[in-house]
Amino acid sequence: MDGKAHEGSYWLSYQWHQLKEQEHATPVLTAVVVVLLTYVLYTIMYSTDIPHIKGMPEIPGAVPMFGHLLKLGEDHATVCEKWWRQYNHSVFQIKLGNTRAVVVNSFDDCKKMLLGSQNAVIDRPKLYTFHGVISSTQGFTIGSSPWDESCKKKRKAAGTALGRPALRNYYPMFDLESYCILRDMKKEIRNGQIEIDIRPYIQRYALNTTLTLCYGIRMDAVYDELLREILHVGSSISLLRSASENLQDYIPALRYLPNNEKNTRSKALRERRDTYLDLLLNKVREMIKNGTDKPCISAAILKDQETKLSGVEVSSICLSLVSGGFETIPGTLTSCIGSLSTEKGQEWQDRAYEDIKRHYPDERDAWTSCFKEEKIPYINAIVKEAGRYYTVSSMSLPRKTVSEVNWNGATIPPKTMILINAQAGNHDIDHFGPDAGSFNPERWLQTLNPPAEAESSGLGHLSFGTGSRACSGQYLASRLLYSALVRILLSYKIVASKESPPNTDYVEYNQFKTALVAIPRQFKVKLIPRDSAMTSECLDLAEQRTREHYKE
Ligand code: HEM
Repeated sequence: MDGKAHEGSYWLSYQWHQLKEQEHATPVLTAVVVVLLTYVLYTIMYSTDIPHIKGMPEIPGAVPMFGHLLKLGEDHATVCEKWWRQYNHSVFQIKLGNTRAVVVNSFDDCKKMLLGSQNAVIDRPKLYTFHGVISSTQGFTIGSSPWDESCKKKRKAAGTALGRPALRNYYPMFDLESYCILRDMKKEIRNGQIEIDIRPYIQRYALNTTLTLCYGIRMDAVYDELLREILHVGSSISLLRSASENLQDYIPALRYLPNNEKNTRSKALRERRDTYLDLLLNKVREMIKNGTDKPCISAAILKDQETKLSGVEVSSICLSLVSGGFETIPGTLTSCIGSLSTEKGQEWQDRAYEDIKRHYPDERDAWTSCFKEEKIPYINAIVKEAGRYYTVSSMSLPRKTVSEVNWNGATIPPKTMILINAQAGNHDIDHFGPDAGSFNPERWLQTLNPPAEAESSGLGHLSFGTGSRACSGQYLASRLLYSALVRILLSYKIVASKESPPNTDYVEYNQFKTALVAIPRQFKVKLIPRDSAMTSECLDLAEQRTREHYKE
């Protein structure tokens, strides 16, 4: 054989070997690709951040990718309340897309989880849309901040500004803001002839209170442009915070869909919110420069060079206070007035009126005491029942475990989402009795004649949460509800409109089930003056007091 022929045969044998090797390699490669694809697909479809928690019941019927999200629909609190009774487990696990969550329903279990394990459930989960997109500029609100050093400082600052001892600093503000509700209602009702929607007055009441606390700024007109912008943007953001509205938080694949409408909307709202928050803070800076600033949280921090809080933390505190109250207070108070305006409610109003008169025979004293002390049992009972029955934050604010929680033998691992179904716990017949599903202020009274409050056994209801991350604004909230109720009930008999009556069902009163905080359906009431001359005198006196205080 010559050399060329030898070379040729070698080359042929080499190619032959290569082909044989490729033949072997192809199935291996294919197998690897298949395994990888299966893994990715399985991860997308079934895996969760936390594996199945052994020993804790799981609701059947989870589907790939969505878990229980589709079954939960728009109204998570009501569906979970039904699952609790259907499967006879008050605490169970579910899958929100790729997130495993433990849902707690009965009153006793909610209390046990929030108080008994308060150190373990001190954290809050981070959510893609709210934390990643909306909050990227002004920082997280306290209620959505994970538990860290910064959150601790912010919670402490808010606690000081909103704690019981601080309330005395706000008396003139309570006086002014509740006076404005009555002043403007009186103008609009034309001596009881015209039926009105009371919510806008209460929205201004709540928002002006927190704006004054944070920035020393208020708006006098109910339909002020900036006031309505803050309310509108805040409500739209609250809609973007619930699980039912935000599938992309739990199904990451959805984030990468082209033309992500959720992200576009979130960014637009973030910009609108940044605009008014910057405007408010710049106004305070300007007032400080001109020496005209009013005592408020942001001025105190801006002036104090020694402060340990950063700019973002100051914005976050103000944002928390503004967003903490502007929907919760109107949601609770408006719905409560709806219940009081019904036929049955007329009796409660009359007894409340009698009780106010019993404590303050002179109406003018009731007007000047209602923002300083909460000592009328019947009004306290109405405030508590309004908070319980209309659980405006039905699923509370989500918590996250920082350490293991042993729950009846099952171990809930760290980093698990805990959902407190406050609506279910607040209507638990095993705790509140067979009429838990009815609005009845008198459940909080030990005797009716005269009204005396029942002994408190600690936590009354779940609407403010409890334990390590309980609502920082609950004392302020109660005082606001109390003062407004005293003044309104003293001045008017409230009667539901026949054409536009309130919906007083504890689920159906809310027109947006997907929002983090309930927005009551619109309704109207007739306000029939009790003693017009006395109301006018109290209004005049309140106007004089506030003019003197604010030196107008
Ligand atoms: C009727 C009125 C209100 C209701 C029903 C309400 C409800 C709640 C709930 C359910 C929580 C979560 C509690 C938990 O996780 O255990 C919370 C937290 C919070 N609330 Fe309220 N709230 C109200 C009024 C206010 C007001 C007026 C403010 C401030 C001016 C406020 C500020 C806060 C803050 C700062 C937190 C976060 C606490 C934390 O995470 O450490 N709230 N609120």
